[in-house]
Amino acid sequence: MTTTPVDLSVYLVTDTAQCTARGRSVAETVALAVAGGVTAVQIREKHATGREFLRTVLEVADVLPERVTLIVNDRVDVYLAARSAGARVTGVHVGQSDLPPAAVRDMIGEHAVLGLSAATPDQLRAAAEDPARVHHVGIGALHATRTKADAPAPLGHAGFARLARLSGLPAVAIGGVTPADLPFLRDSGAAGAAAVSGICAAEDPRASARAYARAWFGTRNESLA
Ligand SMILES: Cc1ncc(COP(=O)(O)OP(=O)(O)O)c(N)n1
Ligand SMILES: Cc1nc(C(=O)O)sc1CCOP(=O)(O)O
Ligand SMILES: [Mg+2]
Repeated sequence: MTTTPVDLSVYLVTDTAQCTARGRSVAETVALAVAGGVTAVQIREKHATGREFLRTVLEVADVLPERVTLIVNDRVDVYLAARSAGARVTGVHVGQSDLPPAAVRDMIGEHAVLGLSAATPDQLRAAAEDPARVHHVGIGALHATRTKADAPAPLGHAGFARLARLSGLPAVAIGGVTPADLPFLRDSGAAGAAAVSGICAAEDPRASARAYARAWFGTRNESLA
């Protein structure tokens, strides 16, 4: 089991092209988003070389406070290289077409966080029963998204709630998620809400992250008021 506390409530998944289009690096975007209240960050690089991917993970790890979870998308080798370089990286997120959870668990060890995408009842059941000890599932797409061309069909609120109820694991919603979705997601038992364009493509990532954090936590967290 992981020894690190993991708070997935307000989960930023990065996109280099969207950050660059706003004139910011991924690390600059993440630093602003963390100041706004994100609790978890996943580095997702679909076009970078391994070297570029690793550099981004190390840059982000440098600006992250310890309380914020850092996850690497897809690339177990990049996760391992970042750990070897001394970076505080929490785990890996893989999907149904990536390496199977058991292979990932063998490589990342028993303490790392392992997230898995699941979009059907069968996939959720398999995730919960997997001896690789999947830590949480990413369920999507909540709504249509332009960020991921091959995202599963939109579930809508009712579809997400049905799958989240079936899931024996903490569930994070992803795909077209805006702050307006968060009260519903929280009330339907989600462990968190993940956003890419809502933060990376925002004019002000800090203000945008704050809007997500306020929508999730309300104003009971005074630092968000
Ligand atoms: C939190 C979270 N949920 C789902 C995904 C999608 O993962 P995957 O299906 O492997 O697709 P890619 O992100 O690799 O394109 C995710 N990344 N994060
Ligand atoms: C990375 C990813 N996974 C999805 C899934 O449904 O599994 S949707 C998605 C992209 C979400 O981007 P945005 O917040 O900009 O809509
Ligand atoms: Mg993947």
